[in-house]
Amino acid sequence: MLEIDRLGHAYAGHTALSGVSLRIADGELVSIVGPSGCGKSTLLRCVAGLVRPTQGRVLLDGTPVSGIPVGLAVVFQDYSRSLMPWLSVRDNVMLPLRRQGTKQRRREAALAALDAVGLADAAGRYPWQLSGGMQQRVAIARALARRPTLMLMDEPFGSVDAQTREDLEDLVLRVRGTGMTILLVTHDIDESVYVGDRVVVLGGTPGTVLADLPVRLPVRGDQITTRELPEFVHLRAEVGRLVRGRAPAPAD
Ligand SMILES: Nc1ncnc2c1ncn2[C@@H]1O[C@H](COP(=O)(O)OP(=O)(O)OP(=O)(O)O)[C@@H](O)[C@H]1O
Repeated sequence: MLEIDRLGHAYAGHTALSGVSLRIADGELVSIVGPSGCGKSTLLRCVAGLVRPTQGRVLLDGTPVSGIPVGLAVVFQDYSRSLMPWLSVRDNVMLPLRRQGTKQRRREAALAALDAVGLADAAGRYPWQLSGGMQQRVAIARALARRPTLMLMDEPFGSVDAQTREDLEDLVLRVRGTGMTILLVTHDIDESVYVGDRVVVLGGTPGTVLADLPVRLPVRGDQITTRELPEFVHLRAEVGRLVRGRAPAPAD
């Protein structure tokens, strides 16, 4: 259980977040949306232990987060800066495993993670020989190889084309293993509803939780079918209005 308890953070001279409380169960995938500057990345940094909250606290399984939690993996938007160009794809994925087990075990874990993202055949290639979408899949494989219990994703698909983005969204839905909790920050409202079990809308200055909406879809089909569901269309509109600060539509 991840518990964010009345969390706030002030940078020098600017309060970015205030009074944010959320409870996230093991295995949940929570999308976080909100206008630029409302504190989404600051929230992730507090959960990652990279920034110390100036109010409230973050608890993981009841223990306050005071440094980078064990079992944490992060995936950022900028895959080109997160992969080492002089290392092969396999060695990039092995990098965070360097203190775990024998080299043979680390290789096996890296190849299994690459297989999970459909890139087993690219293990011997270098990042600069891959497309942007493939590089982001390598970054996801690297995160998965550590078998994280908590994965934080900050605009992970912001730099790829629309088709690749959809493929990567489906990949995240496929690889979310039992028990892996995911917080995914996105500017894409459709994406927040498509991948999330819940959509948390942040807004205001300082940023706070405007809404915490469960995603209740009768079935999850492919991208096109799911996005046509009336429940999807309704929730997307509701999230869109909240992010843009508009009043809700009148009831029918
Ligand atoms: N290191 C910092 N020092 C001072 N102010 C900061 C720092 N990092 C972020 N801020 C400010 O805190 C506020 C929240 O920033 P944050 O990056 O968390 O927002 P965000 O919602 O993730 O924005 P975006 O969607 O544009 O990435 C912004 O006003 C930003 O300018």
